[in-house]
Amino acid sequence: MINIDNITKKYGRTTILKNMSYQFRDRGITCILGASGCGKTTLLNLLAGFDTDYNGNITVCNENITSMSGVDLYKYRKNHIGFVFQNYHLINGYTVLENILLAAEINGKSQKENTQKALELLTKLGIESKTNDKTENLSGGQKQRVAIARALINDPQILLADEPTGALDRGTSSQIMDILKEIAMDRLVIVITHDKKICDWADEVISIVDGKIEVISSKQTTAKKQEQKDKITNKSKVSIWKRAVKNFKIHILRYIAVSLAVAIGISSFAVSFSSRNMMEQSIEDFKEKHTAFNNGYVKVDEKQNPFDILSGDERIENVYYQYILKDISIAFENTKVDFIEKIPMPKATGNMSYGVMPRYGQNEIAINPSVAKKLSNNIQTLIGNNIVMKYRDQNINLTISGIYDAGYDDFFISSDIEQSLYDSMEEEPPFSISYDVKNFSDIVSVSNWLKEQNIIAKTAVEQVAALENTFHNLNRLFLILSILVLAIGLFICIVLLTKLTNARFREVGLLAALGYSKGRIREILFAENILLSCTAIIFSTGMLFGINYVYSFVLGKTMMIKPSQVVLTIILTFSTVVLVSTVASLKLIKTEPAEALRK
Ligand SMILES: Nc1ncnc2c1ncn2[C@@H]1O[C@H](COP(=O)(O)OP(=O)(O)OP(=O)(O)O)[C@@H](O)[C@H]1O
Repeated sequence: MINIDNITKKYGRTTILKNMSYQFRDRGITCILGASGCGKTTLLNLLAGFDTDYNGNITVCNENITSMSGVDLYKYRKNHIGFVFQNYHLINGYTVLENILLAAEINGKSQKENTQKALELLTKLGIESKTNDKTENLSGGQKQRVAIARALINDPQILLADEPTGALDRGTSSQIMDILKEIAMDRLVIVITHDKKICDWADEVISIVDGKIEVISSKQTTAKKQEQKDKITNKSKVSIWKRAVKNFKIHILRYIAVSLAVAIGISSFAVSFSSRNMMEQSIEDFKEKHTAFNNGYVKVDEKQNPFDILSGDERIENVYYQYILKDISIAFENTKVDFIEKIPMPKATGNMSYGVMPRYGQNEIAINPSVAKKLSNNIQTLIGNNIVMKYRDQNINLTISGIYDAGYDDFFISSDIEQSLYDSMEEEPPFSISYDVKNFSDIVSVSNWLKEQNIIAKTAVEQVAALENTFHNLNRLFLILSILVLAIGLFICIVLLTKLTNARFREVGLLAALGYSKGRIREILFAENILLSCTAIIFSTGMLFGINYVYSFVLGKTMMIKPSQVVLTIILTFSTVVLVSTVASLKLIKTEPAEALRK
């Protein structure tokens, strides 16, 4: 059944098996003895197709497994091999039945058929009462019986057992060997052992000496003739998601830790977004309150008349000369206030008591308290009311937009209305120049540029600069902090995932040893990674809600996150976790079962 021909196996420069050749019998128990480290497990791994890195040829049931591709090797393991590991390799968190069905899921039979077969095997092995117990709660002997049941569930022609009694007492060892003896009636059972007593059950005893096989004893077997077995179909009934959810539950604590680490990192980023939005909102509030925030005012005299300089700069708009207006009046209901002379004044530095400065295109007027008092006893109620401004032959309707601090009778009007008043005054000497800076972010640079040219302008640049500075500093601080927290979160996530990956080597090695293909294992791991990403998103969202609650509790306002930033946060969380966990899983999938099971 198994023919090994001129096998040489090396680990690095050390040769373990040297030009080894042997023909195994078709059925019965073959015991392999040999000094520790002589290569017994190595040989078993080669026979099982767990390790493909060797010279020579191995033929099993007339098929040369040495020349098999990866896919055919998985099929070979599924169809021909049952493996019993010395340390059982049962999956903790799975019940006895689930551990056995794990091997059966890939045989294409129905769950009902497989369950029935598993129960029969458990009865035969005397542990049917443990069917629904978690395997971590079983004794060594019981675990080994479960491992044997799992190895037999697909009815393999060859059972390979690596020290199946190594961890058991004499009585339990005898029971296990009795079971193996019965199993060996119609198949080949190869047993590695250090215990010569175990050889009492053997039909053949061989030993590995200097990398070669020496036959110690060989009996004529009186075994039953091997029956023709059903070939396992290629159709697999593995439910990827069921398996992924099961594994996810088993590793739930680690996954929660990973999700928490990711959530902390991602939340810090979202807080950074929110802080940025809050600061942007503060600037908008400032602009709303200080409607003349972008206005500049330059007095014109013999020393300075920068009209052409201001008009020629792209950052500046709405540049016009201002003139002294004579004999102008405003009237509200039956009250009139006359101004013999209205001198243009800087608009941006006016402090508002109520309302806002007049806005371009809005036909508005802002007055000072002494004018307001002349118009009404209750000055606040004036805001929003209409007044009529009379200048030369014009009557202009204006709405009172605000009241600003000034110690003398004065007013400001919307700059478009103001310009229309100056229409026929071009011949007169200008008093000052008014201009607007187009963008908030250019106010400081325009002011500095004018200073460099010794042009003295009155603007709200100090307030704007203070706001911008706070904005930039806080922004930078939040960004640095969030990058730091994100980096720490990611680092913890990578460490935890790497640890989890190491813990999973044996599980993945086991699946490969049971005959699961690489593609199938990759799908299971990917499904688990998706579940992990979803958990991380749930945790991140939960944490954001928590932070939002703290914000509203401490600051009295909620976090400001735009829908696009929420979507970005979710995409970032999802892709971070999928990427990190997939990279961590890559090594797992690549590792040969023999190597993975050694970890
Ligand atoms: N993946 C590996 N990389 C390097 N060396 C290895 C590897 N696997 C096994 N070896 C070495 O190859 C030799 C044979 O190992 P093997 O496990 O086959 O021995 P064994 O006869 O089964 O030993 P024991 O009876 O102690 O289990 C040992 O020296 C071991 O350290």
